[in-house]
Amino acid sequence: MTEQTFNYFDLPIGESPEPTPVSEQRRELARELLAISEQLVRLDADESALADYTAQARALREQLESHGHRSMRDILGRLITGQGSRQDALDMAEFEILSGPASPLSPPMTLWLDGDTVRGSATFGRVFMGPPGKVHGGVLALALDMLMAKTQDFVTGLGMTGTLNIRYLAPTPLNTEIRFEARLNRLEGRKLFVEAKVFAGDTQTVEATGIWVSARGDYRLRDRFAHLAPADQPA
Ligand SMILES: CCCCCCCC/C=C\CCCCCCCC(=O)SCCNC(=O)CCNC(=O)[C@H](O)C(C)(C)COP(=O)(O)OP(=O)(O)OC[C@H]1O[C@@H](n2cnc3c(N)ncnc32)[C@H](O)[C@@H]1OP(=O)(O)O
Repeated sequence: MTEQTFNYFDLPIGESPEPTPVSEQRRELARELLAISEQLVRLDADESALADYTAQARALREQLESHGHRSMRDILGRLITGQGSRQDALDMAEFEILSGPASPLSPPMTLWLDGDTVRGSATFGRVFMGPPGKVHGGVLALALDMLMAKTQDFVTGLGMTGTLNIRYLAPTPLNTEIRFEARLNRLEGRKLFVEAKVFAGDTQTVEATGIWVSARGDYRLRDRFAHLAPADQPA
């Protein structure tokens, strides 16, 4: 059986392929590291206990440093020519801030397509705090950026965030499941217009609009999303 290969431009945004054994373990390590960060916030430990933990953390860091890193340039080179391995695709996808399951900066936040809607879910712990007991507004902006970028799964083309407008309607609580949804509004040449909402329970806490700009060429709807007729191409 030939190994499945992966193409950079066909990777779903904010989702990862099935983990390899290496990836399973990286994810577990990331979860432990985030859990450690959670413990550090206002930890009620004395100076000598903290000095001991610092020495243990330093020893772990030094062990990790002895391994080196896989080359981003080589991984991207293989993926761009459609020759990426599953591990290459995982190396690209699973360290994304907030949404990458192997990122220690991920609560984790999960992203998925539900028909014509991009959905997301995350529970933010105390490391993500802004106002007391509430999620930092900048973290929500980041979460929205990850979420809204995924509307590019509906189209051909890939680009960066051009504009992100955010209106905070109500504080968003920590340690509560937060739900996100985004929709494609319209396409206009190289620009993708997107809108999004954030909910805590039944309360909408944030609304956002954004524009993504394709790196090269106009955005086009993929065949299976042709019904999302863009304003500049009347059906
Ligand atoms: C060969 C190998 C390739 C491999 C890689 C492939 C590409 C991969 C690309 C992406 C992958 C995703 C990576 C993850 C990203 C995570 C999310 C982020 O953190 S993104 C970082 C934050 N965002 C920035 O740093 C953007 C900085 N800005 C720029 O780089 C430029 O301004 C850019 C690319 C956005 C536009 O520059 P222009 O020179 O390409 O295009 P112009 O001609 O200026 O504009 C084209 C159209 O877009 C509008 N436009 C330009 N900038 C806009 C903006 N900021 N907001 C809204 N519209 C904008 C213009 O008005 C124009 O519209 P009209 O055609 O006239 O209707």
